[in-house]
Amino acid sequence: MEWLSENEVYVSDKATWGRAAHPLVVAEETLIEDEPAGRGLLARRDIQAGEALFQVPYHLCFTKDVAVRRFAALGVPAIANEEEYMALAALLLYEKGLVESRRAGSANLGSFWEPYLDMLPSSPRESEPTNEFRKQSSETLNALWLWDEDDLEWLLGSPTRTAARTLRAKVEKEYHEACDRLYRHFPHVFDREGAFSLKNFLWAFGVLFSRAVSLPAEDGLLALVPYADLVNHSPFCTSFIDSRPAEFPYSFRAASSPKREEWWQRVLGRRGGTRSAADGTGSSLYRDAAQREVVAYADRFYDKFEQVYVTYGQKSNAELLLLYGFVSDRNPYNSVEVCVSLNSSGLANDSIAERKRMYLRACGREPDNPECFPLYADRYPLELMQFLRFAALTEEDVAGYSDLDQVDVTRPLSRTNEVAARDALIGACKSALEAYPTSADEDDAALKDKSMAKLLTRNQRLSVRLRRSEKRILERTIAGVQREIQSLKL
Ligand SMILES: C[S@@+](CC[C@H](N)C(=O)[O-])C[C@H]1O[C@@H](n2cnc3c(N)ncnc32)[C@H](O)[C@@H]1O
Repeated sequence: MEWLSENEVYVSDKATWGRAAHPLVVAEETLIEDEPAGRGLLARRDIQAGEALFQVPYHLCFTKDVAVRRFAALGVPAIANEEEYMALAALLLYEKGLVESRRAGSANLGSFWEPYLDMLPSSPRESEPTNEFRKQSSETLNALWLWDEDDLEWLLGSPTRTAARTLRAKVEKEYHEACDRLYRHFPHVFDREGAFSLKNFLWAFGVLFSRAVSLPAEDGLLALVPYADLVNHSPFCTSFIDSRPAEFPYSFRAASSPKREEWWQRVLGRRGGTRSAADGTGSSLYRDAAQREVVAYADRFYDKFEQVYVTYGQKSNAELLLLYGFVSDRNPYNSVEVCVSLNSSGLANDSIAERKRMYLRACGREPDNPECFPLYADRYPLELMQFLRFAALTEEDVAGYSDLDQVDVTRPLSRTNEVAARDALIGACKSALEAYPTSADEDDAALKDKSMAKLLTRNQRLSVRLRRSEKRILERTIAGVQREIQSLKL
């Protein structure tokens, strides 16, 4: 908090002239749905709907712009060509490396962001795994894509397990490509044995996936925002983090070039050193940025001591677990992927099967590959039904059409086709359910039985909750589609 106020984040509990006291306090351990959610922000007093929850000056954030200036000053202007995630990861790793080498006795000044870096979660499994389910959370990254294979076994049957492996493989590939493209050319900046090891790179992406925000008012600019990244997620909240022109003047601003210069020299870790042209602090973009701040507004009234939330987006439990390491039992945006193909449930064993295959190929789709769609607790996408109607077409349905693209599958064609399409969906849901080694009721029982639940590690509990939520959607879809078949009036 001290670092924040020194750097002009208004966190004072005292009102000043024209400015109310800051409405939030940091809670070190919060519980959400009876599970540990790490730190969070609580209302220090009643908060009105529409009130700004916090304002963080733009110059404290990690953005690509800062990374470009930071690395240009180190003689690596090529960071400008990197994607935002790569540039931010490099900045995080470099700054973290400075802190660690200083602590190990090196003469550098450490990092301007040291207090912020110190509160970021560490790599998974640096601390001993614990069976005690209330322990852990804010100190360790727990995103699914960073879980080890033993823990992933608990998601056997879930499509989310494959998603986790795919994401991890993708980030590892990014690392090796970054080594070839950039890191190995500047070994004095990117120490691959130390700060820029694969393990640290995974940590940096874990931090970015779970804490970086995309600011709508900046065309989706990616930013790590100290303090704002202490707010937890609620799927029922509509507040989101964004930026705006600074409401109160920061002393670090366009008009104050000595201040700006002083700050930038601190970021560069120089003791009153000289500025090089490559620092680029005079650029117009940088001056503009200095006058902006990151904010979120309360979407409702909060009582004193209530936890305040923002939304991380309308995400399914699989996405929440994958990127953030938690699930929500009451998530209205929960979904599970179901995959169907021409071959599934014997849909393509008809006389026009070859025509369907050719048509799909002409549309740029591989007919033997499954098409995957999200199922929600109360609905499924129209595109799924269109695909199934197409797959279930019979010779009778297409009689009179010279080409399959003349058949309009956006509407029901016949009762037989509607029933066949729905039967195929039921079949796909049943096979998805069969892929799990346990039923939703068994998962439920495991969670309700307190002595059994105590034997589970946190990741095992999260797995069981995710599996159960996916199976419940599949079961509901089957029941709903069966009702639809009964009420078909064509
Ligand atoms: C942006 S940070 C929020 C601050 C974080 N709790 C901390 O201690 O620093 C995102 C992380 O907070 C936790 N989190 C956020 N919302 C949560 C929720 N609804 N339930 C459980 N954990 C949550 C997860 O660990 C997630 O990766």
